[in-house]
Amino acid sequence: MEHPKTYSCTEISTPGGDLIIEGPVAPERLAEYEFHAGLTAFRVPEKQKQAVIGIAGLPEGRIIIARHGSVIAGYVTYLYPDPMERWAEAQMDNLIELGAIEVAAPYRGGNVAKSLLDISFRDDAMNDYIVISTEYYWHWDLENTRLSVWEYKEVMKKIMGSVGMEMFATDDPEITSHPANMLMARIGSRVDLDSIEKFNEVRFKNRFFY
Ligand SMILES: CC(=O)SCCNC(=O)CCNC(=O)[C@H](O)C(C)(C)COP(=O)(O)OP(=O)(O)OC[C@H]1O[C@@H](n2cnc3c(N)ncnc32)[C@H](O)[C@@H]1OP(=O)(O)O
Repeated sequence: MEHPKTYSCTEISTPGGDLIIEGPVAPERLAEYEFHAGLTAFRVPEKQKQAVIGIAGLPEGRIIIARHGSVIAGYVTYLYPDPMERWAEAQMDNLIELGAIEVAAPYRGGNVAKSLLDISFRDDAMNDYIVISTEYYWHWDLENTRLSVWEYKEVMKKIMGSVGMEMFATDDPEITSHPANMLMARIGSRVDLDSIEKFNEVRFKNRFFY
């Protein structure tokens, strides 16, 4: 499968200042920028920057960033699921995962997350994919937001829902290990029925029990 990537950008005002929301961004450009010190949800900022550069260089990888000058204040990643996860087992070349979305605290509450998703899905090529997102509450910033897991879950549903991602049922043990965890997905308008069927099969491995 080809993975054409079409760049888009926009500018928004946030509590922390004006930001450019843009992408997909090439690895060489990402290397020139600095990761904001507040981007710590998944890894320490420098490590996450290297991971993001790696993803941008993958054929299917996409990185959309929120940038204040040369500082990356937020980002979202898309790539094939980890081979260790069940989502990779179906070996679907049109299934990609929104792996991480993060906005540094000073820029939160200014529609940055929603804008990152908006720019992502402005690329019509996204309609060729099933885009999944596995939401685990242990990645959420419960401490700083002071939200309960249930409130945070609603926020994530709202953010992901802004681009048509919906909750899908699954028997994946990591997701079912806590009721706040969830699988969300968006099935692009050009995804064929066979792929949808495969996705349905991979969501339930113990269908006998359902
Ligand atoms: C697959 C994964 O990556 S799961 C992990 C998700 N990432 C994290 O939890 C990392 C830490 N958290 C963050 O980086 C940020 O808080 C994010 C990404 C969750 C949200 O980023 P923001 O830029 O603040 O979100 P944004 O401003 O676009 O908000 C979208 C909506 O959610 C609401 N919202 C966002 N944060 C909050 C909050 N703390 N409390 C209440 N509502 C909130 C907004 O009010 C807005 O609602 P509206 O559409 O009705 O106006």
